[in-house]
Amino acid sequence: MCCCAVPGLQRVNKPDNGQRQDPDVQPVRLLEPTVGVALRQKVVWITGASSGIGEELAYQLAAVGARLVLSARRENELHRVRRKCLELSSLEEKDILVLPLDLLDRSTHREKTDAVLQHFGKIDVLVNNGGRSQRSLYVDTDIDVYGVLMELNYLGTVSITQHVLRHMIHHGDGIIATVSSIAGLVGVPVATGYSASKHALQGFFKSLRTELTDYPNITISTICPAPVVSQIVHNAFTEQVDKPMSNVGDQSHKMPTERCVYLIVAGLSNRVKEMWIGQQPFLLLFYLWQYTPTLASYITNLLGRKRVQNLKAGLDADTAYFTKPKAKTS
Ligand SMILES: NC(=O)c1ccc[n+]([C@@H]2O[C@H](COP(=O)([O-])OP(=O)(O)OC[C@H]3O[C@@H](n4cnc5c(N)ncnc54)[C@H](O)[C@@H]3O)[C@@H](O)[C@H]2O)c1
Repeated sequence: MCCCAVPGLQRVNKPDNGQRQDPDVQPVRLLEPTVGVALRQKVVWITGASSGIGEELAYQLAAVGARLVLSARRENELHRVRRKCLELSSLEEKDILVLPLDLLDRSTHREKTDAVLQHFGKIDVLVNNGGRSQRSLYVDTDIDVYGVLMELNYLGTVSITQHVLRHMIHHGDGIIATVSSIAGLVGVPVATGYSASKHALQGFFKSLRTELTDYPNITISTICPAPVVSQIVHNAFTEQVDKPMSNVGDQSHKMPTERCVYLIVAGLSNRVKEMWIGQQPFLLLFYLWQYTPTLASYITNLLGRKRVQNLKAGLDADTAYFTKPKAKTS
């Protein structure tokens, strides 16, 4: 069973069909007709739309009839995603804008926002999804990696949000949704800088939500997924800013991207303020951290020790949580 939950607010639950997903084959699953109806005809700007969660979000939102702005750095990948959106929906060419964007290049964020407004005349939903993770031990990691993680995941998001929020305040309506992480709520070893950047986002948006109490129709939503199939491990930072990952393992034990995005769309449609999305045992961990932090700390340490052991054995930190890690052969 996996679910999306908001403590004390709302709960969307659906049995997991138990299927595992090949990370290279990502079939598009259309939503049930009622899920996402509230987003039909809305203008939704997705950052990080060229792969993983953002790409799948584009497909599922297109299927429910949302008009889309697709942003990431690689324009050709965005056009690929756009073509597929057009194939599986009744959207027309003018309904999907490809808008290349580098979250690190904050000087362009105002003009990018203006470009969306020029094309669609409004922005109903911003999904701050673009970001990168980290796989390295703190003691071995160049401090510049910590800088770029904050610049990208935190400041890039805060920057885009400011431009879009000014527009939403003017109209008195909108949703700013940010893909944070379980790592925004729980400490995650070998991803200390990533976890810090997601904790920063949690603190920022919690504060902003309260700052906006005079605007009840503007929803600040934070989305906290546990491990999900995507390119996130391939693209993770390591000990040095330019050193690529060399030990990416099988990702198929993680939550299927479609399932995670289905729950995100359901949450967005219902303006859910915080979504906890994960397979067990991660889903349980969210609740334990909320209600029994001492027990949660004990379990987190067990999982955390395994991550450190995996990394030191030359394995993907996420693999083999519950079995003995096999040493790398090559
Ligand atoms: N996959 C998971 O297990 C998981 C779990 C929790 C949270 N998340 C979060 O989900 C979000 C999406 O990640 P994903 O898992 O789909 O990974 P992904 O690597 O497949 O996708 C990340 C997206 O962000 C984009 N991006 C990276 N740097 C960028 C930059 N400088 N400017 C603009 N775009 C940039 C990439 O091009 C890509 O489109 C991230 O914020 C990530 O932290 C992922």
